[in-house]
Amino acid sequence: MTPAARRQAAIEILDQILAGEPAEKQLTAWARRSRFAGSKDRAAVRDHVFDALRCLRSFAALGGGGRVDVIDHTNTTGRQLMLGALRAEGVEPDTLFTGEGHGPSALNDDERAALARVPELSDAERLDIPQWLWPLFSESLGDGLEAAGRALQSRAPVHLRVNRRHPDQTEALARLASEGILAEPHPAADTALNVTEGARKLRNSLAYAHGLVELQDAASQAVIEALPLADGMRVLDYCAGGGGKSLALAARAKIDLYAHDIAAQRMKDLPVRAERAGVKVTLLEPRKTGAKAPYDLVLCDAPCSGSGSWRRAPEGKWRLSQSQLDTLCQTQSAILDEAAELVADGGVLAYATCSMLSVENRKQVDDFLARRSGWQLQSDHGWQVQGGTDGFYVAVLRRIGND
Ligand SMILES: C[S@@+](CC[C@H](N)C(=O)[O-])C[C@H]1O[C@@H](n2cnc3c(N)ncnc32)[C@H](O)[C@@H]1O
Repeated sequence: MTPAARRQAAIEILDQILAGEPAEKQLTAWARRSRFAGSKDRAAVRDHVFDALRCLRSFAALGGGGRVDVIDHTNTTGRQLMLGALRAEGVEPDTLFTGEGHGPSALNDDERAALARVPELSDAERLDIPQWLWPLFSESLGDGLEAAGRALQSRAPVHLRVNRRHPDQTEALARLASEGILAEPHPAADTALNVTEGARKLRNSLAYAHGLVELQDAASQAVIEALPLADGMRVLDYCAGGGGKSLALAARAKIDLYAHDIAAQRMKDLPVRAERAGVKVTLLEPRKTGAKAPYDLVLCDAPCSGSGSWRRAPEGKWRLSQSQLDTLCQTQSAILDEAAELVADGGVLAYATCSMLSVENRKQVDDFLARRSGWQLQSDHGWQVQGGTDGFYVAVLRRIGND
């Protein structure tokens, strides 16, 4: 495919997404019906689509669209988003919008007139943050606001967790390099690697198949490092989902590990992943956590806005609403209360989110401490995207009495 044809494919996929279709589904459908597209074409089209989703507001404004705050086609089109992308990259649209081959049709007069104007972008538009969220986002990020907004406009790094049950970091690096995957240690966690070359080869690599490494963001690993784990503990991963945190917990100490999720089907791949990693995890039925209680440590990796991982999943940034955020906050506080009941005397309740919003993080912990006695905050820490990881938060609470 020519560069122009890749842009046209991205335009068509973006139009479907603006009409309400999920991005992954549309990319897969396009790849299926475009047998002529090679792996480099598919990667380039994917990048165009995801770049536009990360920068939806600013690309729409630069491309001659109206004010955009959500993913829909009311105020912009795939074509305007791609024109905005070219403008942001400093590429002359006429070089690609020629109407030749399978590329986009040539610019019309209205488009030329729109592109001749220099739009005045507000800070929220320039940094691609939804308008309603801007006050909360600014307050939560503080001095890191500009850098965090910019980081969310860029592609996410690829991080690995070296499985501590297998090789040491040096050996893992060598084995990855022998398969054309180059990586370097990441400072956020002692098990973390940052992939610098060959990321697309990972899923089919032997290092991955044999469980030497897992795909996991460095901050996600750092969350587990922040927990006071010791051999012999009974540990419950209360919101286990796909089990990324469960596997990282099991790799750190010889623990008796239980995994639970309200939506049990989310844990369906966990047994296979645990086997590949050489660890044992006992899956519990939804709400059947009491039979094995109390636990020395309960981790709640709570459902959240996902604001810390919006560069990986940028549709989330535009699909979140104030009422959804309010509901998420209510769920988070309910989860904290449910999980607190399962913690042994002197045990630990750990609360984590992949969010950078204060209402989902420290405020949840402060509210928990205000409504319950017998708990003490031992530590909390937040990671922001501009630090080279996903945005994350973890608080470690210890039970010091009965509430
Ligand atoms: C952030 S995800 C967990 C990600 C997972 N820990 C990982 O590392 O891959 C949050 C999970 O919480 C689950 N969840 C939502 N409400 C819950 C509840 N009341 N009790 C337990 N799990 C819940 C969701 O189904 C979802 O899988």
